[in-house]
Amino acid sequence: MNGQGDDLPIIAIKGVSKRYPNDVVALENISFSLEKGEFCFLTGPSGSGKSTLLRLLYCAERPTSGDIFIDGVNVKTIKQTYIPILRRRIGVVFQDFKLLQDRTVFENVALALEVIGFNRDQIALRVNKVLENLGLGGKGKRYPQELSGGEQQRVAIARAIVNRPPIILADEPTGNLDPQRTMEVLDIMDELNARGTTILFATHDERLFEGTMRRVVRLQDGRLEVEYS
Ligand SMILES: Nc1ncnc2c1ncn2[C@@H]1O[C@H](COP(=O)(O)OP(=O)(O)OP(=O)(O)O)[C@@H](O)[C@H]1O
Repeated sequence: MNGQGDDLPIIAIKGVSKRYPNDVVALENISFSLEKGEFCFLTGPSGSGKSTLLRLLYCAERPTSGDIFIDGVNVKTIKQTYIPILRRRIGVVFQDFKLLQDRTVFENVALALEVIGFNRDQIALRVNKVLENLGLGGKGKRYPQELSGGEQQRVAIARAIVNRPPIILADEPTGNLDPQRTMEVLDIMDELNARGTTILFATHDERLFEGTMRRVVRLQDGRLEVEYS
């Protein structure tokens, strides 16, 4: 994207602080980087700033100070019109799925491709393939409320990955799921990562990464407390 070679971190966060208008300092002087293909957990208690950091990364908010580089591009200085283009490189998955209730599973996933100009045949091919891969073949005509929580989260993951973004940001994606569905989501993320996708997975639940060899970045009151891998 920036033509500066492959050795650049795919995400670089440099001295980032975020202060909300109510004077809450959600993040204070955060710095860390993710290399291409890394799988990193972002943890910390409720209110420690995890969601804020993810929101800054997908440009839903801007940092108060500091810089964020996605593929070498400083998101603080990009024009508003460039944000949708940057967002195509980032798939986002939320705790509450955020599916459109009046659209079918197929339509929810297809939307991500419609907005970037895929034609109907390409959309059908891609959407059906991703639904199949995530164990949702045959559910395309259902509406979200007709599915279990685990299935809805897999639809949300399908929507996030259908345009094959190099980065996935997941904000407590297993927060509403039972242990078995949680494991399914972790397995899907592992598989995406094995295929080269960079993943930043926010969770307060330490059990998700206990005993794994994954890198963990921990926030506490908006500060980066410990970082280990
Ligand atoms: N839009 C906002 N306006 C004002 N304050 C906010 C806003 N969003 C978050 N905050 C505050 O910023 C701090 C960090 O919140 P954030 O949601 O990033 O934490 P979190 O670690 O994701 O928590 P949780 O796990 O509960 O979602 C909290 O004190 C929160 O109340």
